[in-house]
Amino acid sequence: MFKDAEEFIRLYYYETKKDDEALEKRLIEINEQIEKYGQYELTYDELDYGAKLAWRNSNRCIGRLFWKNLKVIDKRELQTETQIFEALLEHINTATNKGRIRPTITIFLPTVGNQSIRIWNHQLIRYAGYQTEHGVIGDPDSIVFTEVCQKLGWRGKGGPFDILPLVIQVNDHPPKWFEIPEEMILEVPLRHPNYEWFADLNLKWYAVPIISSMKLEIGGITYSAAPFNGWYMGTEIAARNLADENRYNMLPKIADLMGLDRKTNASLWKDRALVELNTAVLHSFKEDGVSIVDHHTAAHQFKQFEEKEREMGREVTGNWVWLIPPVSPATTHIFHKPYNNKVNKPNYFYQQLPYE
Ligand code: HEM
Ligand SMILES: N=C(Nc1cccc(CNC[C@@H]2CCCN2)c1)c1cccs1
Repeated sequence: MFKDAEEFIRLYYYETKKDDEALEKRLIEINEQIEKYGQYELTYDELDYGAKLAWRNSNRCIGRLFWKNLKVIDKRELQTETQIFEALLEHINTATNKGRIRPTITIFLPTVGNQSIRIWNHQLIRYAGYQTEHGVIGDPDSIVFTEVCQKLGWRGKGGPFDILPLVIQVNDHPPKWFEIPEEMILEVPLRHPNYEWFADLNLKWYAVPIISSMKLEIGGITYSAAPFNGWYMGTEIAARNLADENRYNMLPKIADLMGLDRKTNASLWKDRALVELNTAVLHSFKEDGVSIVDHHTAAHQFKQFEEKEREMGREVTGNWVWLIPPVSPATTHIFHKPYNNKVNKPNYFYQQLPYE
């Protein structure tokens, strides 16, 4: 642990231009803490910078230009499920900011010994999925977690856009579930700038993606509950969540309403429907004043990130497969160059599902 701690502290002191004397003093202090207690604690400033570095090191993320603007909320003092639930509502509120979304992370106490906190949700805000004899209602990706919530006593309305409850586990206690007050959840009803009929599909999506299933590792310390949000790139909603056959599978319906010939692939009906769905998502979010970025602008911002990192003498690491957008990938610079997928720390990682 001291090796990981020393590596992080040296990087932090170097990048924030602190003096060597303070660095050596801090390293001695941490060494003593680890000797005595088997672990050590980060100062707020170290935690803040570590969470920002973890974002900068996220190889699959196209949105890293703004890594220094992450708002870091320190909730390492909280102990109970109810306190954690309140903090999650605060996160949703401050991140949403009436549509001017603020990239934010809330960090709960780290996993030490048998002390741990887990949020069972994939994202704090997500739609339920119900397997019925007539097929799936809602988000197929949520079927398993929805059943877990039902086993815990939660009852959904059975509709296509039911917001799932927050499920919070402290140590090895049974998890507790909490309904999110609906007035806290900003959603965008989807309409198209030119196609009047698009609104009749009654599609919508939530404004703020808040990943709550990943762990944050800084200096050898693991934060297994550290939900973080940015804003959406339009393709995530329109080219995956609403388009994938094993998600909301909207392309055939949209193509039919566009009068396209679905009997032949060569009509490119899927591509035409996909572009109009992406147009509708970007148009609706912008008209409602909810932050969103199109994949061309996002790629351009990523290019600026690459340039700034090179100026700072740092190599940009990245995962090409995830960085290219799912719509028109070859129209972005990302497609035409390789990226080193080396995993540096601090970083965000997947962790074992607490259920299943
Ligand atoms: C500010 C706007 C942001 C945008 C537009 C953005 C965009 C994206 C997109 C499109 C992906 C790929 C997701 C997928 O295909 O499922 C992604 C991945 C990722 N982003 Fe960002 N991001 C933003 C902010 C952030 C922030 C604030 C963090 C953390 C502090 C972050 C950490 C990550 C991580 C860890 C992944 C990989 C997730 C995985 O492996 O499943 N991003 N980002
Ligand atoms: N815009 C975002 N999108 C995003 C980021 C990380 C992870 C995810 C969810 N990725 C998992 C899904 C499911 C399989 C492939 N994509 C979305 C952000 C979410 C939180 C901060 S930024």
